[in-house]
Amino acid sequence: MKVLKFGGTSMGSAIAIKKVKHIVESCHTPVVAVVSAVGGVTDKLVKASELAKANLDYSKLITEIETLHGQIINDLFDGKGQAKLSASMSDIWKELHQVLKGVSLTNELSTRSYDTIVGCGERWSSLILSHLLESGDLYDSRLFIKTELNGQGHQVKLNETMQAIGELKFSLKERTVFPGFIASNDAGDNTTLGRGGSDYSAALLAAGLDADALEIWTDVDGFMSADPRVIKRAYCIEHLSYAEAMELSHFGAKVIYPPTIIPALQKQIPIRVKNTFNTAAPGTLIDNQKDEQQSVKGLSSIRDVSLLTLQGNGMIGISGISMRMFTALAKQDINIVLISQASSESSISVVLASADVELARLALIKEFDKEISRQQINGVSVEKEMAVVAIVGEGMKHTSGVSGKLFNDVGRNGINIYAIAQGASELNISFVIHENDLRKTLNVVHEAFFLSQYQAIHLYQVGVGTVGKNLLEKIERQSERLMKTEHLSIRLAGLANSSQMIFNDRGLELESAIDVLKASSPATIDQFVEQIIANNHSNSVFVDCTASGLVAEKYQRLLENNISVVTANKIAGSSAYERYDKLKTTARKKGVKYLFETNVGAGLPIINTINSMVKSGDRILQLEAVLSGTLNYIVNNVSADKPLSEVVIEAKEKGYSEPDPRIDLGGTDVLRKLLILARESDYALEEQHVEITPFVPKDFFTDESVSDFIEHLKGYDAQFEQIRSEAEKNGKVIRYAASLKEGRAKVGFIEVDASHPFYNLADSNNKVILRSDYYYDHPMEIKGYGAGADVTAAGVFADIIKVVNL
Ligand SMILES: NC(=O)C1=CN([C@@H]2O[C@H](COP(=O)(O)OP(=O)(O)OC[C@H]3O[C@@H](n4cnc5c(N)ncnc54)[C@H](OP(=O)(O)O)[C@@H]3O)[C@@H](O)[C@H]2O)C=CC1
Ligand SMILES: N[C@@H](CC=O)C(=O)O
Repeated sequence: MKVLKFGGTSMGSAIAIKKVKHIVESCHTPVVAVVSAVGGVTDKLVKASELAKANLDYSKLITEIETLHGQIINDLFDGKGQAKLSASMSDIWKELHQVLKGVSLTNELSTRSYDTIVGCGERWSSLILSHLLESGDLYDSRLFIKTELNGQGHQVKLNETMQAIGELKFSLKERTVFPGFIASNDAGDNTTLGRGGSDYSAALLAAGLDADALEIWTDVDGFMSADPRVIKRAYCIEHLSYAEAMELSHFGAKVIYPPTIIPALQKQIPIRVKNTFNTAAPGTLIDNQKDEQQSVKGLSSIRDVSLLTLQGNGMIGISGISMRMFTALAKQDINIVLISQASSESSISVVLASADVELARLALIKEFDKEISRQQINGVSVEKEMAVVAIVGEGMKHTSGVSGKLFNDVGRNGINIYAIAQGASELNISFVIHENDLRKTLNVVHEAFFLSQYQAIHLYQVGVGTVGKNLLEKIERQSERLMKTEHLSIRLAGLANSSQMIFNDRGLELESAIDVLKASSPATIDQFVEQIIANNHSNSVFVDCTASGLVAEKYQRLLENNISVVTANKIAGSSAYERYDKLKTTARKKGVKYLFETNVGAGLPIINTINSMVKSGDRILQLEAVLSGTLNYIVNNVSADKPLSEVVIEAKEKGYSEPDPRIDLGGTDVLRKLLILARESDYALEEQHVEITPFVPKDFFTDESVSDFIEHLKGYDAQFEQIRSEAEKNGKVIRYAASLKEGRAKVGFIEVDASHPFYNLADSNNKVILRSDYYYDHPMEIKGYGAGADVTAAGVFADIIKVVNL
């Protein structure tokens, strides 16, 4: 035998009820169907009872309920059927009208009257279903489910109820219908089992009848791994243990009424949560099996809560404080969601519904009045607008690293935790955060534990020129591979150039993003950055593909807001050492990344190599390098037939030069690179410490525009060719090199012969020679293309991936 419970939406319309009929009649075993009221009816009845008590007009609500039922009956039955059913229902209508009238006349709403009023919905809906089913017998749950008063609510008298239901076991026919929610007490008065109580009715019937299964039919596919309204990629959990389901239900997953699980657990009856409107979905199975594979099964949250803390050094070692605290709260009937106490005993924090917090605060101030006046207790502090997030799973038991992973990921994303609670059962880790961080926290935790095979990066890119455009093309081409091999999903959440910006939380279309950007309205870099911060997405990465000082100025604010920065722009790393150092320190403190591998040698792993050497305790003692792709291309390509000014244009067209090639030709680009390499090698080098000879004499840098500059450069073509050909005659080549040795930092020309490691350095290649403690006589050499959109964008791409994979 199976017990099937259908909720309010499953009973919410004629179409839905037909589905219910089909589900019940498709069962090949005897079925007990337990039904909730037609969706929305119980709320209306509650409201009507309140209006009646206040002697206000409730008739409109009752008419609405009548119309709703009338419509359903019309749609489901022919004339004869309608007449029969309406006759059966009329007694309940009469009873409802009488009770409401009584309440309205006396202005008194007794528990008995209230339960009679709100329980009418299930009586009507069960009548409808029993009439609709082929041979469906209707039973009145009030005759079997017995309650007694406990505090302010009704509590089921388990033994009596089980016995009464058990006696039915052998007399039930193939299909029977019971109204959920309603019960009665020993005096025969109507009672109810509390909101959501129909689930409980079904569980009691399942236990009393020793059913083989309990199915809860609702309007969702089952227990979801997280709230699907917040987490787009939440998925239905296939299996939960009873304990896990109970924890998740208590923690806000409103799929099943928590007490439901207990009778099923006691009789070891499997529960399956199914969707009436998607019967093909397997739903969630709840039984006593534990999953060894998955440590965390679900993620739940509660909002609209406040954190209330009782604090004071006078609490330390004093017994009875917590007893008094909780008694004072219990006296006010305040429900506590979470408790956290520091082992020093100097504070106890509780989380409770925000609606209760003022009452709770006053109750505690009253209770601890004396201690507060003696300053043994500082007082009662309240943090409002909080939320509680809980991860749930039996597999956490004795599994190390779960909380480490949880808090590492949450912290890395800049989410502040106010309090933590973990039961010794290790079934649940709960923590308190600000409500504003809830969406981000759920995303971070969901990705960490449930979608660890896919980590999402939210990318915000500034700059869509030579490097930026190439980067977008690469991401587009590689996104499928990244999903497969790196388990990484890169979402371009925002894109900007010097005057426009666009955003899309779910990810902009990479193919059309630049066109969309160019058609968008004006915006500033400040607006772009503030929007990124406001978005507060998990794993946010800001990517700078500009050469702008204004953009570089934003890194500090971004890092402070837990947004990683990946940059091809050398300005921040090569301006004052203090600024460079502050950026690195902030990134470290905030647990985010500040990566700039492409600042030197484009895609070559130069900074990474130096970082690894320094980390392993090696010291960089000397550094010699050719660091400009543009300038190396120039010295390799200028000839008697091809003057300098022409090759400069070529280098720009090939994407080697800076947006303003004067930065290359003045030596500034190489100077910046040397400063960055020195700093990464642990030397606090400043610009003024570097001796620099520009590639083109200073006199050529007076023009306003790049085109004027190139025009004037023609005046230097002959002189440059002479320097180059002179070296050639001597069997040498000229190179524009940087060095850091014996305390001297230099940037300028050198002439080298065939024996020199820089002699064979073709095209736009760069080369870095590092001498260190461990690599002295045979230095470390890194060589390859040092400029160009392809290699640079590849380097930026690698840094982006490193943000999450480091
Ligand atoms: N080319 C190479 O080989 C290498 C380049 N790099 C670095 O890559 C960076 C980009 O170079 P490249 O792609 O050639 O440059 P481009 O000139 O081709 O593109 C620059 C982009 O930055 C945007 N931009 C400029 N100023 C601002 C601003 N204030 N706010 C927002 N966006 C702005 C531009 O927007 P708009 O179109 O509106 O002007 C444009 O989209 C540079 O820092 C360079 O040093 C690093 C290593 C190698
Ligand atoms: N303009 C630079 C590009 C890389 O940083 C160069 O030519 O090397």
